[in-house]
Amino acid sequence: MNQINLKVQSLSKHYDAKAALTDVSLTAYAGEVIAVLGKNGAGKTTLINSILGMHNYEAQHLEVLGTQLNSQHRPLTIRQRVGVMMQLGTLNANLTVAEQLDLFCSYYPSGATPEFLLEEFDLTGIAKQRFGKLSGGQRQQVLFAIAVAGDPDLLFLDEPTVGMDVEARHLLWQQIKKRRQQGCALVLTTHYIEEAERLADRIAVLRDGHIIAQGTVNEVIADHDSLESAYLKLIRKPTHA
Ligand SMILES: Nc1ncnc2c1ncn2[C@@H]1O[C@H](COP(=O)(O)OP(=O)(O)OP(=O)(O)O)[C@@H](O)[C@H]1O
Repeated sequence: MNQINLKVQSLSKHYDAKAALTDVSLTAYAGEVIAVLGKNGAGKTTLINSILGMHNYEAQHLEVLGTQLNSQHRPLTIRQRVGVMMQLGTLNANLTVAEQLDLFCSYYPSGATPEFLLEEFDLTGIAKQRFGKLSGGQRQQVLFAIAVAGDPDLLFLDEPTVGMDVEARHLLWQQIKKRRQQGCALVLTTHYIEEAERLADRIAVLRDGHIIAQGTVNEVIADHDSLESAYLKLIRKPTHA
């Protein structure tokens, strides 16, 4: 059995009186991609933010890279091994791509060099452009490069290919596969079901803050034609009172 890089047991999150996540359990193994699917507002980003300790939450058990976390605090030793590519990542718009990479690489004692990231992510041509002047897809590429600057063992990708053209998307898919092969555990959220089907080893479907299905891609597809038809059936199924 592979090493567990993330274990979430019975995690719940409320925003004031509103339940955003209820009793969510999820495990991510080293060398696998787990895709978390769900409609807008299902709780995907809230789940990632909870795991990252960006807000308060309740959990029976939360373990990241072998360390049990009993509070919102994330020790530096853990933060340095976790990469995050969030939606609408806010970076200093005035820094150039090369400066952003210099900055983020400096946070990690070991990890990638800015030169390596520029080359690896095909960013050399825009190295001197200011982040604020990049297209949406180019920003996504830079955000992905930053997310892997520390050579993480656990990587969260929140809708990573939004706004990317076909070539950039393929480049990013290759990078995801490469990280996976190197033993990283990846948690991916996406609204592109074919992207999940292509990349993920396992799928978790969130609906109104509850995990309503979880398993390998084939287990979730079961007797449906595709992951998309299985997914649509799951999220449309009437809830019982
Ligand atoms: N800071 C916040 N304060 C109050 N409610 C919030 C906050 N952030 C999210 N929510 C609510 O929590 C629920 C889950 O939101 P979340 O952003 O996690 O969904 P999501 O699945 O990531 O959606 P999307 O696919 O649109 O990104 C939604 O009902 C949302 O309105």
